[in-house]
Amino acid sequence: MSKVLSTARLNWAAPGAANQVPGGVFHSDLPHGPPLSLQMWLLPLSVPLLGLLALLARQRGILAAGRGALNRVLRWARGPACPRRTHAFVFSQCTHGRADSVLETFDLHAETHHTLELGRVRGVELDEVVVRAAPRRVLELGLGCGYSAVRTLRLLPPGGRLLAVEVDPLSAELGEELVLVAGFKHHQFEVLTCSSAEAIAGLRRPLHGDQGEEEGGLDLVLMDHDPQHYLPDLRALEGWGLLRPGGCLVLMVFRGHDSVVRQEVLEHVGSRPQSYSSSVRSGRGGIMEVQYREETISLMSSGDVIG
Ligand SMILES: C[S@@+](CC[C@H](N)C(=O)[O-])C[C@H]1O[C@@H](n2cnc3c(N)ncnc32)[C@H](O)[C@@H]1O
Repeated sequence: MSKVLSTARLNWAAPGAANQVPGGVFHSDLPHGPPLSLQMWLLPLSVPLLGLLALLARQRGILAAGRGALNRVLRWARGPACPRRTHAFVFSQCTHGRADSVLETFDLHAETHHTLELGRVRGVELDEVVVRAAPRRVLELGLGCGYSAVRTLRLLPPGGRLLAVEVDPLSAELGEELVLVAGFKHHQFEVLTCSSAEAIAGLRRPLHGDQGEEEGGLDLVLMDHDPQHYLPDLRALEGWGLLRPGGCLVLMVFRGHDSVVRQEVLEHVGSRPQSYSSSVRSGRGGIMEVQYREETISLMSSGDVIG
């Protein structure tokens, strides 16, 4: 047996001159590979091995399906989303000072609880936009417990700032604390506890200065608050001249039941070709991306091009 194996080794190492199998048959035109004798050993072994692998894969699939079903039951049993519970879980389970650990802990919590956060799939879409746009001034409407704020902050370029707006005082407090837990400082972000409409009206002065001169405007706006406010807030941002004229991305998070709002936004944007780009893409997570640029034409949502 060991002799056969050593011949096999020799055959692989030096095809050609050494291609003489023990029986003395010269087979230089055969494809290189294990000799026939070895294949005869491997063949019967491979059948049970493949069977075992298939069984393991099936068991893993069954286990994953079982875990998924159990998580759904747990989510149902635990009832609606609760910012206080989310905050307590993330605060106690994550590694403080590490943004990635904070995000992973949010995601872990979301496996077994209903939550309001953007979540992993939409989060990856958001990451992609933030990296692409490298925004210096970001406005987030709907801080919640701070998941999307942490995702955004960790990818901002040096000097980038996030202004997060949250109408619910408890969520504003809890969200701000988790952003701090993730390691961000107040020179990088600020939380405004008020409605989006109030925040937008109040933003005019800081962005334009006392004389009303242009100081840049917003590079990115993330709307993840109340979809009924998306269009009024977009109009207000336009009206106050808060979107950077050279280009501002407006992301609107849709969670599957806002088709009327989505259509209204599309109509508004489509009616202003001088201010918005014209193509629309829709991502898996349902984040619509509107591109504002004065005197140009284009509108997008991340993912497939719709038109
Ligand atoms: C879906 S949650 C935000 C989740 C957050 N973006 C995240 O990923 O963690 C929506 C939040 O928007 C807030 N909200 C709803 N309407 C608002 C408004 N008009 N202005 C400001 N915040 C609002 C709600 O209180 C809630 O905390």
